[in-house]
Parts: sequence; C-alpha cells; structure tokens
Amino acid sequence: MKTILIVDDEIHICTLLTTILTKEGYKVDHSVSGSIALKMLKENSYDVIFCDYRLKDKEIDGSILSLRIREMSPATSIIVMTGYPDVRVAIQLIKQGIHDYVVKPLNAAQAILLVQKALLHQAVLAKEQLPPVNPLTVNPVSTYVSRRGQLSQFVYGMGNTSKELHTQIKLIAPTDYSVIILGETGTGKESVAHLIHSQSKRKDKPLVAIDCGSLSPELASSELFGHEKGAFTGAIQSKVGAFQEAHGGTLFLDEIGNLSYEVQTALLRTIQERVIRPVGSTKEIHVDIRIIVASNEDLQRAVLQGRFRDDLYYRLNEFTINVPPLRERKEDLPLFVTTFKQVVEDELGRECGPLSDDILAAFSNYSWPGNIRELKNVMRRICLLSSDKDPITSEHLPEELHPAPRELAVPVIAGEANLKNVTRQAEYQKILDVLQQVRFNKSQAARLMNIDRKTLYNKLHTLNILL
Ligand SMILES: Nc1ncnc2c1ncn2[C@@H]1O[C@H](COP(=O)(O)OP(=O)(O)OP(=O)(O)O)[C@@H](O)[C@H]1O
Repeated sequence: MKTILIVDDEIHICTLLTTILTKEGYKVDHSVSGSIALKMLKENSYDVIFCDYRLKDKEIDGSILSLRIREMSPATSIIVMTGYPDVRVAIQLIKQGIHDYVVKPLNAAQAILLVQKALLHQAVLAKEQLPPVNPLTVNPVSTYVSRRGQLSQFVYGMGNTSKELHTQIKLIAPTDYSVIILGETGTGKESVAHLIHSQSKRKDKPLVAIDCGSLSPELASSELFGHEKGAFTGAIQSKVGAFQEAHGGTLFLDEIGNLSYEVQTALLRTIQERVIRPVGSTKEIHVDIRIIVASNEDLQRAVLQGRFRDDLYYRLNEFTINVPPLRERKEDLPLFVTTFKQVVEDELGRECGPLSDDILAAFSNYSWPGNIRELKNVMRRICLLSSDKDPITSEHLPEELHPAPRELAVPVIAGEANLKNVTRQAEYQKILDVLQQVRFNKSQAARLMNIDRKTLYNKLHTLNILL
C-alpha cells in the first residue's frame, strides 16, 4: 500500500486530506509540526509527503523541512502547498528537487491527481534505470500552434535539463509575467514562446511574433507601434502595429537586443504605461499584452556594455528561461529523432526506412551548432534521400556529421578571373568562418563582421548559404 504524510499546522487541512486520500486506498499519516514530521520519517517510509510552505513551527519551517526530507528520503515525492503562490519560490523549490508546488485550498480531485502524478513520476524514474528504455513509452511532447498557424509538436525530453525547462514553462505559462528566453540559435526559443502562449489564458487571442533582427531602425517603430497615413515618406496609408495586433494576446519580440536605443525607450514607455502612440499620431491607444522576448546573446552583457537599457531589461526580466543547447541534452536525441522522423514522414507523405545504429552514433558525437533546427533539417535530408524500406545509413548524412569531419568546402564560383567573383568567394569563406567561430549565432557573427543582422541575412541569401 502506498503511504502518504500530510504536514500542515492547520489541523483541518490535515484531517481533510487524510479523509480524501484514505478513501482512495492510501495509508495516510499527518503531523502539525515539522520536527515531529521528521521523527515520523525516521521511523516510517513515505511515498508522497504534502508539506505546507509556511509552517509555523518554532524549530523548522516548510522550506527547510522539504530540504531535510530530500536528504533523508530522496525517493519520496514532496508536494509543497502554499496559500501565497510565488513563481520564484516555486522555481527555487523545484530546483531543490520537490515534485510539485500547489496553491491551497486543494479540492479532492486535485489532491488525488497530485498523488497519482507523483506516483507515476516515481514509476517512470524507476523504469529509467532499467535498460533498454523506449523513450516514447512516456511521451513528453506537447502541441502548440506555430507562427504559420500549423499544429506543431514540442519535444520536452526526459533528461534533467529538459525536465527543468518543462517545469519552468508549466509554471510561468498561466501567469502574466514578461519572460526573457535565452539560448543559442535553433534551440527552440520561439517554440517555447508559442508554447507559453498556448498554455496561457491568452491562448484564444493572437500571438504576434516580430523578428527585431530583421527590422531596419527606420521601420522598427512603425512595425511595433503602427503609423498614420503621411507620417513619413512612403507612408501612403495608415498601418496597425504589432502591439495593437497582439491586443489581448502575446507579443513575441525575437532578437530583442537588436532594437535601437530609441526604440528601446519607446518600448519601455509602452510596457510601463500600457499605451502606444502610432508614428505621426497624437492619439494614445490602450493595449493589453503579455511580452515575451528572446535573444541568443546574453542580454545582461549587453546591459553592461551599454547596448541595452537596464531599466527595460529589468522590466522584461520578470522571469528568464534558458533553453539548453542540443549538445547539453544528448540524452534526448532519440526522442527528438523519433519525433522528427514522424514529422518528416508526414511532410513527405511516405514512410522512410529505419535508422541504422551508426546514424545515432554520429548524431551523439556531433556538437550541433545549429541545435534543434539543424537536427530537424538533417532528418529532412536523410529521410528525403532514403527509400521507404532500406535502412538510413551514415552515407546519407551531410559532410559535417561524418565521423572525421572535413572542412566545409568553398564552392568554386564560375568565372574565377572576374574580380567580382573573387570578392564573392572571399566573402563566402569569411562568413562561413565567422559563423563557425560563433557557433552559427547570427547576431554575434554580424557584430564581429561589423554589419547589421539584416545585411548578414541578405548576404547569406545571395551566397546561397542555407542555415
Ligand atoms: N523542443 C522542440 N521540439 C520540437 N521542435 C523544436 C523544438 N525546439 C525547436 N524545434 C524546432 O526547431 C526549429 C527552430 O526552432 P525555433 O525557431 O523555435 O528556434 P530559435 O531558438 O527561436 O531560433 P533562432 O534563434 O534562430 O531564432 C523549428 O523548426 C522548431 O519547430
């Protein structure tokens, strides 16, 4: 029989939860004191412990109690209950290893579900220790509506870094906090923003995504705040900006670090006052939006270097999510591969052959500078090149994934004597070198080459460098 301990200084909560869970067939004990609870834990083992966060115990309060339980009985799932929810406390406790953080009062259905989830989680962990595990037996995949309006799959993964990401998204999504999402290119920052939106109470309103990296300084204000007809040369009609389009929903600003100082100032004002003034207009318009921003550079460093306003940073930084690079979550590769193979098969409208073991070995030896985007593209390529029956082998892999990676070959551009081509050739090589040096971080590459991100995009396009 599974055993549960309830620790709360309000006796009626102990009695209520004991009654509910005993009816479900669990053996339930309770304590109104943290120190007595620890003594009980020395003598008995518990599968799940419900623990009040603000325990009015002279010797031990709820937060310390949860730490002590972790030390004494690491396998026990701890569910911390609170009457005063605080996301930062929740994250801290979850980092310390508690299973869940819930707001009191709990009704019967919630309490039962919490225990079931905790026991299921324990069962999953127990299975994880038994090889071989099919990662798809527990499918940690969510769906969300992507920028193109398609239903997309988001793979959380099962490794510890991935689980932390999962927890953070789950906790932050229902709130209205502004979120900064940091991570290398292709790690899934935009996907995380969509996922947060789709799990928030704003989900039925639009998510408007703007790539600040591709906005010219002149057009940024107009894109964000809109403009009146005749506000500037070329403004032949008035335009509704992203803030207004996102009214009631979420505004996602990708590559926020690329906004000019002037636009950052206007953005700060809008966030503080929740009103916008379109370019060329005297009218203020109220907007109700949640802001999520992303960057693949460290925004704190940009603040220190004076490139990003500190007051805007602190306004936006109600919560930060760091999306890990793929090379730090290699344990999740099989799950990503299986999911993307299915996605590509759906895209191609046919099945692809099985993946041979050498493919997975090559995948796990590779550093994935382009992260999940690169993996998805590699899966597209190898599935496209394979037939539907024969196994997909390492022959189908692109060069950089071959066991002994060769240097990226510079294509010879026809007409070598032509001076323009010599320049193109040199540009091509330089851009590739710099991109490799900064692990394909386009903003950093643009900065190193002293060009803006938009120019870099144009060059990548002209030189046919596909990332
Ligand atoms: N966890 C995930 N599960 C499934 N697909 C993912 C996941 N993360 C990213 N992807 C896919 O990888 C690709 C790149 O993701 P996304 O655009 O969200 O990355 P990003 O970090 O915002 O990139 P960039 O910094 O270049 O803008 C997309 O096709 C997305 O669907």
